[in-house]
Amino acid sequence: MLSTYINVLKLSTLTFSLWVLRRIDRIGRIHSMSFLTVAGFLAYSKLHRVLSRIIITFHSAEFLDSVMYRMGVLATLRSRIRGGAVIGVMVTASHNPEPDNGVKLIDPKGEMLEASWESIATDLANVEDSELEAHVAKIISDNKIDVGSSSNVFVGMDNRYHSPRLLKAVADGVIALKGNVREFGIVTTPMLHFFVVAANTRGAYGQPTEEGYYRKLITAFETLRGDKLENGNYRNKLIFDGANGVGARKMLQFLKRMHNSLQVEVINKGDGKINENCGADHVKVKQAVPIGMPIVEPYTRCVSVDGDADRVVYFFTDDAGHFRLLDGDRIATLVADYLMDMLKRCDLDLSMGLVQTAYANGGSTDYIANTLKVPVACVPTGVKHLHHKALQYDIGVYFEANGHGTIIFSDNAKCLIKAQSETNPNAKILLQIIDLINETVGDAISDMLLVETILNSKGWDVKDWLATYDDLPNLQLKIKVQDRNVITTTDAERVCVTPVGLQEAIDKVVSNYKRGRAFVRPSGTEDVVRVYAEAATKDETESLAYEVGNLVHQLAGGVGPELIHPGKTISAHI
Ligand SMILES: CC(=O)N[C@H]1[C@@H](OP(=O)(O)O)O[C@H](CO)[C@@H](O)[C@@H]1O
Ligand SMILES: [Mg+2]
Repeated sequence: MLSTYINVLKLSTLTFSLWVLRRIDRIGRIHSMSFLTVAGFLAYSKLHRVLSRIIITFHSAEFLDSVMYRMGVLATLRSRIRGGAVIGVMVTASHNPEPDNGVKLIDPKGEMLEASWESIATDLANVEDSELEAHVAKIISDNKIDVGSSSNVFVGMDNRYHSPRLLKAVADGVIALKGNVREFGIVTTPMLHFFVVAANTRGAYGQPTEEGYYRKLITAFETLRGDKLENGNYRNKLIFDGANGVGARKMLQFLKRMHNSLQVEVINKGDGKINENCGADHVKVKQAVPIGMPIVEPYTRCVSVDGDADRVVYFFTDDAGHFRLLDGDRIATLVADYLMDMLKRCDLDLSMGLVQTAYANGGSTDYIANTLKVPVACVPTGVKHLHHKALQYDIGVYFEANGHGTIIFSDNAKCLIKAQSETNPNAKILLQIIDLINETVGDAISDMLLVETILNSKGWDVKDWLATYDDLPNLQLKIKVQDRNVITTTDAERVCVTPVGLQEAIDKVVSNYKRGRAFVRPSGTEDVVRVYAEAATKDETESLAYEVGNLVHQLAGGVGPELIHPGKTISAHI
């Protein structure tokens, strides 16, 4: 069981994510963990010894409590080794179902945990209780950590009903090692990233408070927008699907503080289950509108965010009633196009690159390379890979197709833009754009405000935006196999290395489809193999996806019956 977690632990997210995505009601079987040995370690703090009794009484969730506690310990040590810089710990399971939970760790610059610390975290999360105390002592001595030095940890959580208890466990882990913990309560993941970076830059990035976050983004947005609330085809009105998560709450807070600069109707604001039939993942993967959509005019702009508001996608329904998606690839291309134009207007020669993953639609990649003529790179799934690559450019635009992404500006770029702003009004605008962007991580609300700013400045509605290029029809399937790690990949996950023969079989199938492309990879967050397929038509895409899915089933140890293509059974595997 624990080894499962080792696998899921080595995940690719921007910072370092420990996705303990077991449904809480399914982990009761781990509760044999000894309270006494846990408490033995907890001699670090008498306080926790008391608290741990309370936590341990929640039998069905003590494994998560224990992991959360250990992550609190880890963050405290990490802060010490980084000279007391703030480390963030966010309790959330993001786009996953409400009963799931997990934790994301945020390094001082908002970046991923150093690779060497990923393995420290993995080992710490999985060490036997009886060895926990000695294990922590070894981390301290191996890394020459001064246990008397200061340590600062910020903690936040999404609005899952079990998050407060888990947040408490994280905080207890910090307290156990005599670290300073600051609890931010319910916040979005990108807000916590913002607070961490704001605190570590001593306010240069912004004030590390909720009000400081709203102020920075709203000021930039309203300065950019001015009195021009509508322009050309752009209408100042949109529907915001909050996935019943923290993003809905925070959007409402934004609206309270904004000066009617954007008309937003928030739906799925907490009346249903988090991410259930709503939110960015549902809209992207199911390619369907969320539950609770009001009847709106065709072409009304709609936005969906995920459960911790670090992903955003746009969608609308056309006059024939067809659902149309504007995903992360669309946002990336819109932003890259806008920024290139701004750089020209600013008379600045800065390198810009766009970073995607294999899930990027082939239509978008062609458009970037052939029309926008921006260098485009493909990296493995997970924002930490995208972020890392984006750092290589003066301006790095990175988005996963699912809507997670942001734009990062090098110090050099910022300096040049600032210097240029003395004489060039466009450079002044660009400085506001930088302020509007949450560079620390993908931020659904900040990304949305940026898209709104760009559409307004171009005078575009969703039709104009969609007309920039055509997406190829695409489909993702999930295949259950005995051990998903039998699948290994290379070339940014586009080529399958093992099981031997699978890639050749996929190539053969793909060659029968016009504009066909397909790849398979083990998920990092779920116990499944993911299949992605795209082709010239919807029917061909479905057929290709199912053919490839069955190859995985046959050659990689599929569990249960083979897939039946296509039609009504499709949704069972999506
Ligand atoms: C196809 C897909 O959307 N995969 C997602 C998903 O990872 P998997 O490794 O595919 O389970 O969750 C990650 C964390 O949110 C996200 O970075 C990634 O893009
Ligand atoms: Mg998320």
